[in-house]
Amino acid sequence: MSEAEETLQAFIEQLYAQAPEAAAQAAQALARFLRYREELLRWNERVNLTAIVDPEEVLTRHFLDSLTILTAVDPPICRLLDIGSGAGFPGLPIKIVRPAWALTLLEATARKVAFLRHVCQVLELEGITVVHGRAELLGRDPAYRGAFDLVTARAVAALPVVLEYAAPYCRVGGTIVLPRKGDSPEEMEQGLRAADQLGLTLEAQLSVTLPGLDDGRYLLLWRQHQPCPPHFPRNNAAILKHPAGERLGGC
Ligand SMILES: C[S@@+](CC[C@H](N)C(=O)[O-])C[C@H]1O[C@@H](n2cnc3c(N)ncnc32)[C@H](O)[C@@H]1O
Repeated sequence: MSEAEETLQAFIEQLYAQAPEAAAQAAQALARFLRYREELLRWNERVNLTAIVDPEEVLTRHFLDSLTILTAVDPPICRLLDIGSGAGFPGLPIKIVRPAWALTLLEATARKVAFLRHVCQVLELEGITVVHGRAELLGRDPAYRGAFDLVTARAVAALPVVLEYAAPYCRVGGTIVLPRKGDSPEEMEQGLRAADQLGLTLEAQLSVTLPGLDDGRYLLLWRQHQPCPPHFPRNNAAILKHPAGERLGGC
C-alpha cells in the first residue's frame, strides 16, 4: 500500500471510529475510492477532467482534500449540494464516507456531467442527483431554493461570486463550506461584505494541511442566518461585472 493510500485509509478509519462494523465500512469506502480513481484517470485520457494525473496526488489533492470538509461540519444526516463539482469534488468523496446523506452534484459542463453519471453508477451509490446546469440559474428555481443543509463549492470562482452562487440554496441555519487557497485580503473583505448582503455570517476559518503539502489551504465556514434576499442570484453577467460586496465608487 502506498503512503498516500495509508494516509487515506487512516483518515477513513478515523471517520468510522464510532460506527458499528467500522472496519468493514472503512474497507468498502477505500475500495470505492480506488475504483473512483481508476475511472477518473481512465476517462481523463480522452476527456479533460482534471490536471492532477499522478495516482498518489489524486488521493491527497482530490480525495483527502475533499474529506477535510468533514472536520468542519459532520451532521448525522444532511442534504448536501456541491456547486461546480467538476469530476465530483468535494461532493462525491464525502458521499462515499457518508452514504446516508442526500447529495446533489451541480455542474455546467456536459462532459463532466457524463463522467459524474458514469462514476456514480459504477460506485453503486444511492441518493445522488447529478444536475447539468448553472448555479445562477438553478438558484432561482423554488424547488432548489433554501433546500440544502450544506453547500460546498471548490475552485469555482472568486469568493464574492461563489457566495452569491451558494447562498440561495442554503436553508436558514444551514452551512456553506468553501475550501479556499490564496484569497487576497481585498477579496476576503469583499467576501465579507457580500456575505452581509446574502444573509450569511462567517463562523470560522480553519487551516488545512494535507500530507506533504503545506500550501496555505483553508476552509471558510459560513452560516445562513437569514434567507438569501430574493433578488439573488442575479444573472451571471451582473454577478461577474459587479460582484456582491463591491465597493461603490463616487465621492
Ligand atoms: C476548476 S473546476 C473545479 C471542479 C471541482 N469543484 C474541483 O475542485 O475539482 C470549476 C468547475 O465549476 C464549473 N462551474 C463554473 N461556473 C459554474 C456555474 N455557474 N454553475 C455550475 N458549474 C459551474 C465548471 O464547469 C468547472 O467544472
